[in-house]
Amino acid sequence: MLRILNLLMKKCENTGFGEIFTRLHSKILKNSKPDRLVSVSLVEFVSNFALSAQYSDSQNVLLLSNGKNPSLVSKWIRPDLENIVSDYVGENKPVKPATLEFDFNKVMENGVPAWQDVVQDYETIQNHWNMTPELNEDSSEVEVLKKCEDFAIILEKTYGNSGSRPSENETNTMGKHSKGYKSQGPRNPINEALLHQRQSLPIYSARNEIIRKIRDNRTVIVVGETGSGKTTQIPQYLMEAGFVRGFGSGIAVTQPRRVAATSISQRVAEEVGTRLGDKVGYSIRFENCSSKYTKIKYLTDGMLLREVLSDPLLLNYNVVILDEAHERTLRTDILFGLLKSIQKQREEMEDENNKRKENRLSQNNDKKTDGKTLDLENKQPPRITELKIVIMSATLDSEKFSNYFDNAPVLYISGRQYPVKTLYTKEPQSDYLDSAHISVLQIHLETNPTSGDILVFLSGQEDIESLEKLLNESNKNLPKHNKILTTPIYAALPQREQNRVFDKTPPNMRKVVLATNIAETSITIPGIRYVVDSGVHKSRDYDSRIGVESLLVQPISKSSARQRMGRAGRIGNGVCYRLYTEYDFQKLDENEAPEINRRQLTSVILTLKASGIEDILNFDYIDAPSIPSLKNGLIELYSLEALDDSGKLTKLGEWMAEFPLDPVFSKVLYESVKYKCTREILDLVSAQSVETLFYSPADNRQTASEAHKKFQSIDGDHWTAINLLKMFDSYRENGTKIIVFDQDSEYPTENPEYNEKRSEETKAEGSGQRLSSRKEKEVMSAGKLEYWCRQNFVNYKNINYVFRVRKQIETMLTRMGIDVTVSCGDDTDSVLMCLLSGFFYKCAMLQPDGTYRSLVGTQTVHIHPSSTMFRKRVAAIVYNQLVFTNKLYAKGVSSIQPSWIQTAAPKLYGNINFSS
Ligand SMILES: Nc1ncnc2c1ncn2[C@@H]1O[C@H](COP(=O)(O)OP(=O)(O)OP(=O)(O)O)[C@@H](O)[C@H]1O
Repeated sequence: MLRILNLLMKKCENTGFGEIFTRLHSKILKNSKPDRLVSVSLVEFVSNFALSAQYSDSQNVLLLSNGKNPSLVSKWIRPDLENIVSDYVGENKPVKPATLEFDFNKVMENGVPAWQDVVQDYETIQNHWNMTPELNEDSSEVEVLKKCEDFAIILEKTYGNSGSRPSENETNTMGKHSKGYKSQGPRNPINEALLHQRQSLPIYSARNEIIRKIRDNRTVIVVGETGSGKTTQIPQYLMEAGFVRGFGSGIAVTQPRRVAATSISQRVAEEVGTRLGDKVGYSIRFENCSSKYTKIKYLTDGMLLREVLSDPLLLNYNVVILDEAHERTLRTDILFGLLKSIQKQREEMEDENNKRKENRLSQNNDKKTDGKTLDLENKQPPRITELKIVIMSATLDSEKFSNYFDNAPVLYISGRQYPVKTLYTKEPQSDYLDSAHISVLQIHLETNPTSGDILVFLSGQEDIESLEKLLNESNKNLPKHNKILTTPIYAALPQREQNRVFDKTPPNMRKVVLATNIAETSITIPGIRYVVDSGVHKSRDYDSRIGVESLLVQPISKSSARQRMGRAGRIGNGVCYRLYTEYDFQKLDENEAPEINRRQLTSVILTLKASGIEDILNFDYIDAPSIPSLKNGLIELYSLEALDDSGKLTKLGEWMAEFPLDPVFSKVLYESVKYKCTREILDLVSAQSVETLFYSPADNRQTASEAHKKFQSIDGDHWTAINLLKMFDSYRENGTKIIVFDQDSEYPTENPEYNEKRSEETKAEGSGQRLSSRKEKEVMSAGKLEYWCRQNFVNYKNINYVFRVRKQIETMLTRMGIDVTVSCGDDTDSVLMCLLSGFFYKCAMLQPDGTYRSLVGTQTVHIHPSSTMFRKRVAAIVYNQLVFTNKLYAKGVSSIQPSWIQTAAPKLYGNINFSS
């Protein structure tokens, strides 16, 4: 404290503040130790002072105000604290208004690194606090101390050291002059090259303008060319400008896709020079890589929606950035309305708080005049600050968004870092896969292999696997030093596999990334110079009339085409090959219809209800969904018993909303307790997280089908999946165990060669010493497990992923007090009846012609050839989903007793007797 005061005293000489700091300093020196509340007020007073300085960073001078000066920053000084401080100093003389000019350029000398060094050192101090329990007793005290320290260090480094950057030695030994804290291990230093890259992005010249606009407005819309730097830079600018204060994550940046959230946060952590999960982190379903020290958190829109449930005013954040807003995902659309309402509530609460403070202050003044002691016990309400909302995209209808957000200003960022040339085909192509194959080979053979990698956009996993096969065939004829390395990326691929697209291309190879629209926005795949755009994607549609959701291959929109093109030209000049004519491009829709108008709304309605929005029909939608869609969603939730007769959330509904799963799965998990089959239902629900667990290569279908027989259940696909997981688990548990090590990962590495080698090494070295310094895991050899999967034509990557998801759900259920080991053995009926308690909507009855008719929507349904129930005739079926290709197919099918349906959903089916 003395150190801070000393600094402030010197810096504020001849100002009203200099005076007060001098008085405080001498009083503390005279040993009149302030009591706890006074000292908290003191540090908070000083910290507010520090904050006011930080907040005016784009002014080129730091304006320090004592609250009486009607400057921009005056609101940051709290008059009540000033009174407590004056009281302590012993003079009621008001402090003179003061402004003090600092040369801001000097603070920012050498740009970001000067701050980063400070922040890095600061993390050492934070770690110390974290490890010192007595200091954690009063977190608010710790928080204000932190702010003071922060500012003092900045001042000291900027001015106390003649304005020069502290040497490496000095930064590492910060502990010496800050309460003896010692540095906690190595840091991630700022990479000069990255800094240079940051400064050469088009957005850099707009930095101050962006900060100013966001500071002066509650909501700002930012439209900037793909690759200009919106996603990676704006959160950093805001952090540097002091929009983040204290503990908690200050800036949330939503992404429609998991891979974007993880890869961008990794990049930004590198730019900031911090470990991922510390200052910069991410949060996606089943994976949280952030801490209470995280200031910038990239998260999927679904995760932010979930956070609203536990933190209805999102008080963890000062800024929420909704990136790629043009995508209009269902969850982002709901967030628009929720955030608008949260912003208003926080504004009202902030006003209310300010009024209360003024009242308290005048009451305290009255008491002082009466000669009574100050009411220091008076509890202060929690500090509510305004919520800034930033909407970002490269291709967005800015007028529509501005109108929706009460005429929010729109900031246009011009410029792209590198140009991208666009080429079209002369004629429409009849087979886009064939065209993509030829285009990739042409690029590969006609350009220098080191000129850059290729990214191909296709519609889905099947397309990707087909093209991968074609390219691997062609690869055989390519020279040894000029091969192609294909790397797929699609949603159903486990996260780890997806991340392989970011790996460096090995020498003498060219990487060809085969992607769905998962790689269309936000992400930068290093090395990509060429984009091949098939012009199609798989789009989900919901027909509310018949209640059927379908997934169809359809042409993309112009906005998607631009995003795809934008993936080239991020590291140098790029080329985009569109496998369609320019005429066809002109005919594309500008944007795809918002998801809210073409998706089932059950899950979203449940979230809205759980976050306190009762009137679903009149919610502030940017584009309202159709009444039949809303009605269907409400009816389904009512039938699931998540809503009561008056449309209010039931206890079961609250329970279901807590799970990051589709409501039907949460319901089934809940019912598993009643049916005494939690273990089996856990398998069943986890298995739904991947598209398929088995594979059947075209050239070996017969052998694969023979191998699959041992898992197959006559009851259908659900029990087949359960059988597989049980057998895999039992092999894993009971097979020969070896010890493997993986320093970086929670999980054993999936590379069998590595595993075998590591275990050999361990045996050879007499493992004792090595064990202590490594993470140990006792598991079945990954190599053997992979071999087992190969033998049985089981997708090894997918089954591993299913077990990871299973573990997560298991942890959540255990936390809720549910015994996850309860098993029904091989009582197939119990499991299927339990499944029906959530899936009663997805049933169909056998028709005389051998087809099935869905109970909801009364559609003719065929069992998909991939199902174990294909060509089987049973009285009734339950299915996971309906897919429309040339006809309507049911996928993931099991056989059920018709009488079970009515028992599962009496609210929906009343007294209908399905057995007759
Ligand atoms: N992982 C990375 N590796 C290399 N360069 C990167 C990486 N991530 C970002 N960059 C660089 O930063 C630039 C800006 O990326 P950023 O994602 O912030 O742009 P953006 O304006 O948000 O683009 P988009 O609208 O496409 O999401 C990229 O063009 C690229 O040059």
